[in-house]
Amino acid sequence: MQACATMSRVLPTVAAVAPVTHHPHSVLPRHLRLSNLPPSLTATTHTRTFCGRFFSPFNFRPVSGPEKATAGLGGFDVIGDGGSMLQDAGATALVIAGAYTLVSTFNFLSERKLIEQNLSRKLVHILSGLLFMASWPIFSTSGWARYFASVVPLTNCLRLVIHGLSFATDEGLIKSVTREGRPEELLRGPLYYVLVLILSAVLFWRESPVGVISVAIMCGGDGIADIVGRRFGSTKIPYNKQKSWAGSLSMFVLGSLVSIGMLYYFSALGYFHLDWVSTVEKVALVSLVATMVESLPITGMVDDNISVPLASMIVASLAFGY
Ligand SMILES: Nc1ccn([C@@H]2O[C@H](COP(=O)(O)OP(=O)(O)OP(=O)(O)O)[C@@H](O)[C@H]2O)c(=O)n1
Ligand SMILES: C/C(=C\CO)CCC[C@H](C)CCC[C@H](C)CCCC(C)C
Repeated sequence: MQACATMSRVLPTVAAVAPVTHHPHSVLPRHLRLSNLPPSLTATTHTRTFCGRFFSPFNFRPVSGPEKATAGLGGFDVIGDGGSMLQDAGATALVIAGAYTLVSTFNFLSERKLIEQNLSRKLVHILSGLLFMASWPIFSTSGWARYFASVVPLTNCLRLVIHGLSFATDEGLIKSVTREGRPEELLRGPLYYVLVLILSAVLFWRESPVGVISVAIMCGGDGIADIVGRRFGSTKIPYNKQKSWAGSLSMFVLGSLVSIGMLYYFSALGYFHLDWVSTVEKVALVSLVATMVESLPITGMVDDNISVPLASMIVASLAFGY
């Protein structure tokens, strides 16, 4: 307790900002449930502790003492489970509304020729996943929060399937997210995209840099490659004349920068603390491999929205020890 007292006295904010979510069916003894993260992510000795006063960036009240830290479903005591369920339900509804608003906004802009249709689609590609990830901190620290959050891409998955199979028609959606305006296009790139978001939220959530990096590279990296490549990609890649050095270079750079930016965002909110020198090196490696995979002439067999995040998840899992 002395260490905890010291920690909370010296670093009351830092000592309290590391929200954890232990898995509801954890078989670990109680005292080990306070952290889901491997030591490599808590390398710096004075940044993480699970004692002293606990706060979550968006929870309603602090709790104190390690005995409280595993109360409820999450790593923190919330105002009863009803409080976190209400918070998560509200957050889910808000983000679903945000998704609908984003797609409708870009449809409005492209319909009025205020923005070129393909650029509109790419901006939806870039912004949807990044804004979805950015919304994760408004969900509670309950063990169910990740599943509530995954309802957002799941809702859009159903929307894409319904309109992709032409059970209903949503011209705005089709124009906003398809290349040629055909409903069946919704069942490929866009559908794989939202499935990746579901996987990242459920498998990795706010606890691991792997999901954050994979979504950041799929959205920021792959998205910018198209925008830059179409405009400046005169020098084509020798083994794939459909892709260019400019597109691939922009994917590597922006994929790395957006990943680091999103990791900083979650670190600043206390979700994990990273050794930044090694993290930048690992992110660059992940982005390089993802860029190389994206440049391969395999789009006809495997969509970029599958190959890029899958390659990122594999390399990031190996690099970060997950
Ligand atoms: N490394 C890259 C990636 C893309 N592009 C340019 O962007 C266009 C579209 O890229 P592509 O990866 O095929 O688009 P998708 O990711 O498949 O997206 P969508 O199918 O939604 O267009 C390519 O034809 C090319 O002009 C490029 O020059 N270099
Ligand atoms: C054009 C796209 C992929 C093809 O490469 C992106 C499709 C986007 C989906 C139609 C909508 C996805 C919405 C997100 C799951 C949630 C975004 C929430 C945020 C607050 C805007």
